[in-house]
Amino acid sequence: MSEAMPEPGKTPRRDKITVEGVDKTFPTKKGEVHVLDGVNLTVREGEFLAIVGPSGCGKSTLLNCMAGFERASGGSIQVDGEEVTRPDPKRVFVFQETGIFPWYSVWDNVGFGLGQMPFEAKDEHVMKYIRLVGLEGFERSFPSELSGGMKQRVEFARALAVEPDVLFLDEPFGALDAFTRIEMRREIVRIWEKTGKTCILVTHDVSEALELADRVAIMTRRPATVHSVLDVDMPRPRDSDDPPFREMKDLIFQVLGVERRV
Ligand SMILES: Nc1ncnc2c1ncn2[C@@H]1O[C@H](COP(=O)(O)OP(=O)(O)OP(=O)(O)O)[C@@H](O)[C@H]1O
Repeated sequence: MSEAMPEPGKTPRRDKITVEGVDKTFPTKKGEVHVLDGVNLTVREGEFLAIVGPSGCGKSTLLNCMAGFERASGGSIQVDGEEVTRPDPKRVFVFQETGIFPWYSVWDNVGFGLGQMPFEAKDEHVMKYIRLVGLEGFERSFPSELSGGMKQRVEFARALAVEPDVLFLDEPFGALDAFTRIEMRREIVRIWEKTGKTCILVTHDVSEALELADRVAIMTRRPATVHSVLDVDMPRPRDSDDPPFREMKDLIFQVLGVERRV
């Protein structure tokens, strides 16, 4: 019997990334900094996983190890059953808006990672992603002519245009004002539902994690491990005032050892 396809937006089953017993230490002038301590985590194909944890616990380090930008000091990280040893174009980072080139137009920014292609094919491809992020009509604009949210959309289009399997989102909304951040959270859910990419978000904002993710991994203080992974079984769009949302938020803060201020 063939395996049933997951419904869009529902947590699928196949494991995409497995992190097993990962340690990471950094050598510094004052000695070694032990950042990750036996981290275990599984990311499923097509899911939206958020990682939260105390400041400086090693969230970005874990993401960098999964992406292949850092080598783990011990343990194993596999993507599709293959050990991660280096970065791969199938796994891309979405940074804050600052990741885009100010001297390139929107079109050139989105097409940057595509290399040599016949112009018509490239234009069709670039425009597909410019439309996906809602920037049609701004393809000839330069970043200085765009709002913060629009620049963030360019960043998403640039990342998606290389058609990766996995998107790593490291505090991607950090540079945005509060209103734009709300708008862009809705946008990323729409884009994720449309593209079905595996998304891994690092954020220190517990509400953001609960609003976006299928599951939330909670890390401990450094040297960090994954304390627990919570299923966020609430339909989208999610309302932070709903009792189940508030309960999950309280639970995460309890795990993080922080009293929530109301
Ligand atoms: N290349 C490096 N060399 C030495 N120490 C490093 C390096 N990269 C990270 N660290 C240290 O590892 C620890 C974890 O950093 P990391 O940025 O992964 O944490 P984080 O949880 O993402 O932090 P934040 O919540 O502040 O964004 C920090 O103490 C940091 O100083």
